Amino acid sequence: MPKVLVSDALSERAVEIFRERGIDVDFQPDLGKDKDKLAEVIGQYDGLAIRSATKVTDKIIAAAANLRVIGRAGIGVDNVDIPKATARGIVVMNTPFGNSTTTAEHAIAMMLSLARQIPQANASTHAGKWEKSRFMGIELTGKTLGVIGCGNIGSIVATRGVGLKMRVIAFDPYLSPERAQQLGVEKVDLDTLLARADIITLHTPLTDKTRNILSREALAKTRKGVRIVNCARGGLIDEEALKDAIDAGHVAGAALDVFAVEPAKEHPLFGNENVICTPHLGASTEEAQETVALQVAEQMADYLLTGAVTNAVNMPSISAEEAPRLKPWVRLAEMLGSFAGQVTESAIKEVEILFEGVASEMNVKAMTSAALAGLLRPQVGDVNMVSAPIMAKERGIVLSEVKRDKMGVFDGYIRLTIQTEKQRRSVAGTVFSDGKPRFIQIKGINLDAEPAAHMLYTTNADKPGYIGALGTTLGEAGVNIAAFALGRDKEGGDAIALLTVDDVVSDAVLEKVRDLPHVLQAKRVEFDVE
Ligand SMILES: NC(=O)C1=CN([C@@H]2O[C@H](COP(=O)(O)OP(=O)(O)OC[C@H]3O[C@@H](n4cnc5c(N)ncnc54)[C@H](O)[C@@H]3O)[C@@H](O)[C@H]2O)C=CC1
Ligand SMILES: O=C(O)C(=O)COP(=O)(O)O
Repeated sequence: MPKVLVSDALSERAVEIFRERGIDVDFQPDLGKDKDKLAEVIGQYDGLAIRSATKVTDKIIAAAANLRVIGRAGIGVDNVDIPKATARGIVVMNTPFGNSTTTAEHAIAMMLSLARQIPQANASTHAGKWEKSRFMGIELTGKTLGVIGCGNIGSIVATRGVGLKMRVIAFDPYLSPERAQQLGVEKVDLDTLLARADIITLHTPLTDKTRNILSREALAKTRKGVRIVNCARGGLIDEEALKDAIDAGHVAGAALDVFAVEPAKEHPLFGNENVICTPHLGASTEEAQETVALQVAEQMADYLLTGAVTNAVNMPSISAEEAPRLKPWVRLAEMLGSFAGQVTESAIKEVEILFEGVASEMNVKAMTSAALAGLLRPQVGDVNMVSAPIMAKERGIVLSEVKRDKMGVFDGYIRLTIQTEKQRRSVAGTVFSDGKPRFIQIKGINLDAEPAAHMLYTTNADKPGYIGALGTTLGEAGVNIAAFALGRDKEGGDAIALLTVDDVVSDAVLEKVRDLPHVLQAKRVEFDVE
């Protein structure tokens, strides 16, 4: 039974779902804050469910020997070392929509609070001061709202802004003009936004490109009296520069839900009368927390129990419906890759994968990832479906995928062709109705072979006596042949043999086979079979 650790304050709904799905779950909502304790225990879990308080660093990942999935009950995954997780084959999932409305509403609440100094006025009134003349606000109607990052949350904020009769401008390089028009916003470049906005609200993820997007220089380009709302990530603003701009009277106020270092127990802006702060509450509504907890638990359970992948940031999706049907094809793809990888010794330059018939109607991304993992494993060792596409890219391998309708006798098949510095190789296979993979073609030569734990692959000139000599050589070496698949392109042409044997083919036996007349090559091929 898979075991999951919930190391953050997720709604109990997640725990219920894991239990309902038959997953063993430990709910320790404060554990994520203790990185040493987390590193100590993480090795025993298959899944880790988190919010923003758990930092999944390379140290945690290195200690997570059995971890297969990290589920973020929320959107931002900047607290997870994704390259490290990917390299270890850990799927990282989030819930990209579950808390977006709630967070957008928080940004609007922060904007209204900032415009009318509601938190300050509230504290003063509770203190019995009745400072009616101290709190002079600004009206939002007709003001310009500048949205930086107009994705899910930014666009909800934008439409709410339009509803408040504000002029909304947005900077987002990936926002299409059609979408901008649909939202009723004007798409502008960053400098224009900085120069025109009365209120700036941030809604980009924190990445190397967006870090410090409101830098000292950017803040200097804003209008005097601008107000800034940040319900995205602390690292998007140069906090020191913001403090200086507020102290200088250039920025009239800021409403911050997020901070460069969290939990923020002390901060240069704390105590500033023009600054409103909340402790990363953007996603904290009953509705959003219930939704993200439920979603993340379902997604993680699906992956752990069926292999279905939803909302992963480092792997193609596989739906729960297609997962069982896809599984044998993914396995076949990995075996085809593995075969090609094992018989290839030089650097791979190109990979072409043809999906025909039923194979072309399935999730080819998953099959491609599996084929690449199988292909690269003999050369690089620790690689899997999650890390393989990135590793292939890093090695400069050019990949092409072709889908084709059924043309031949098989309902569907996959053909993998690789181009190395020296030669071109191809291997094709299908899945039979028993769900088992079969190799149906190697080097364009038809055959029928079931992948097995220990195999011997030879190519030879099609001359009489070779098969007998091969059998005798193996027999004399005490190697028992379990299955013998043969094929040739034409009489007297090129021939191939793929033999299943009971034990590992030793180097000595390989040498003897290579010494036989007419042999062109002989290779040991092994597969992980259940
Ligand atoms: N305070 C809180 O509790 C919460 C904070 N968040 C934060 O909000 C962020 C945004 O969430 P969503 O809107 O759901 O993400 P999203 O991915 O839907 O939208 C992000 C937008 O930023 C844009 N973008 C990316 N790089 C950019 C750049 N260099 N300049 C301008 N725009 C850029 C993208 O094109 C995209 O449209 C999350 O990544 C997360 O960090 C999310 C939920 C709750
Ligand atoms: O979903 C996000 O990106 C958030 O920032 C929400 O964070 P939280 O789950 O409240 O710690």
